[in-house]
Amino acid sequence: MRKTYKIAVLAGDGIGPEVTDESVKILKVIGEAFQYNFQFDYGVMGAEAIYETGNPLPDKTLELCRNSDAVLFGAIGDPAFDNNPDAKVRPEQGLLKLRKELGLFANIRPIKTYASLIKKSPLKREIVEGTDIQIYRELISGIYFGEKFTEENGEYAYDLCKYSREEIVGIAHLAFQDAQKRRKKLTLIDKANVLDTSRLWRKIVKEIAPQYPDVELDFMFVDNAAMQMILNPKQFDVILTENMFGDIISDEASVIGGSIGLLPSASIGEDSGLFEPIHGSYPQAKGKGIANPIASILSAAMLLDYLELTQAADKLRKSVEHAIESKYVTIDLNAEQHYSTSEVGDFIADYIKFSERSYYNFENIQLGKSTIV
Ligand SMILES: NC(=O)C1=CN([C@@H]2O[C@H](COP(=O)(O)OP(=O)(O)OC[C@H]3O[C@@H](n4cnc5c(N)ncnc54)[C@H](O)[C@@H]3O)[C@@H](O)[C@H]2O)C=CC1
Ligand SMILES: CC(C)CC(=O)C(=O)O
Ligand SMILES: [Mg+2]
Repeated sequence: MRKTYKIAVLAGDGIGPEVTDESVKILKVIGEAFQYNFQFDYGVMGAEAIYETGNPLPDKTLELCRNSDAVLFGAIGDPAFDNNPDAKVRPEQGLLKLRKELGLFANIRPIKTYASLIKKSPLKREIVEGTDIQIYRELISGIYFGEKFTEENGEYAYDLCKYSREEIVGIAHLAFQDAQKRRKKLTLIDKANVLDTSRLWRKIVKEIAPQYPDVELDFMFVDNAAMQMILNPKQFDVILTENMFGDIISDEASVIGGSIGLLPSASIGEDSGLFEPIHGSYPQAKGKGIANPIASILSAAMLLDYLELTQAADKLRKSVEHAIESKYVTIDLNAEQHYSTSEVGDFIADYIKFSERSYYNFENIQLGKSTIV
């Protein structure tokens, strides 16, 4: 009997449900085309879960994730909380707790460019073309998880940044190993001229480096890295960094490819994997059908890789490339001629459907409308 892959789907808030719907639609098509059984089970999370249960990560949702083979996550966050600094229960707490509970210590964020989108980048063609970076962001420690305090009078607050050896070693090995498979360069981004935690990162990463003699290791302060990312992104191969620096640097890096709506990620733990776009809930776009679903769809491709369904993952990535090269994109990538979130999803789904059936003549298929001429 065929294995059933249990996928927990947490669509979340804002555009989360819209972009996640497209990924689920496509995974269903992949299931049919490649004869995989996927079972999708939905859980609530974020603001949606606070409104429903008072808790941004209900126990039921956490249990669902624990009992699944992988988690497909959309985004959380809502202006009602963003604009209320006094709110004690917040959507983001749900995401941080989920990452911690599942032990998702490594967040992998690939940054690449597409030929037909180069002109969409605000940077010059010669700077952008050929950029291919893999960011390894530590995900369950650092300042986002340290002790927090706000004095009752609201006049004093702190957030502690803490790291331990164990929290650095695992992700460092993953980053070195990936660098070995790529262009063999690893850059640790830190602020070791100021922060003790950054000096700990440098010390430990330097200790590990001799195990990977074929990888060139270098170091860059985060302020300089923010500049270098825009001046010369091609100098980077694999980037390793702590939680907050990785969060910021990767949003900055999204500018290179033309839109944050393109960037997926995989959050990996010892025995769990969660797959999520790098963007947030983009509440201004909620319900308008304008959000780019590709970040979520490419996160689904990373999910397939994680389940070792590599052929399907490659097919999905090629289908996304085909949509982009065919200019079948949302408004963030083409203001003049654009398609809705679900039209882009349909185009990719149809391409997979029809290209897996060799008897159709490709040239004559009008993709996106499911019609064969
Ligand atoms: N992983 C998560 O769930 C994250 C949640 N958030 C939450 O999301 C909410 C909004 O935060 P923002 O700082 O505005 O970040 P955001 O990533 O939601 O949006 C920033 C800008 O990026 C662009 N954008 C984002 N997603 C896009 C898509 N799929 N297609 C096209 N353009 C897209 C839009 O121009 C948008 O104005 C907040 O509540 C925040 O806490 C923020 C980041 C990550
Ligand atoms: C709740 C935030 C830490 C989410 C975020 O910005 C991210 O993971 O990229
Ligand atoms: Mg972020």
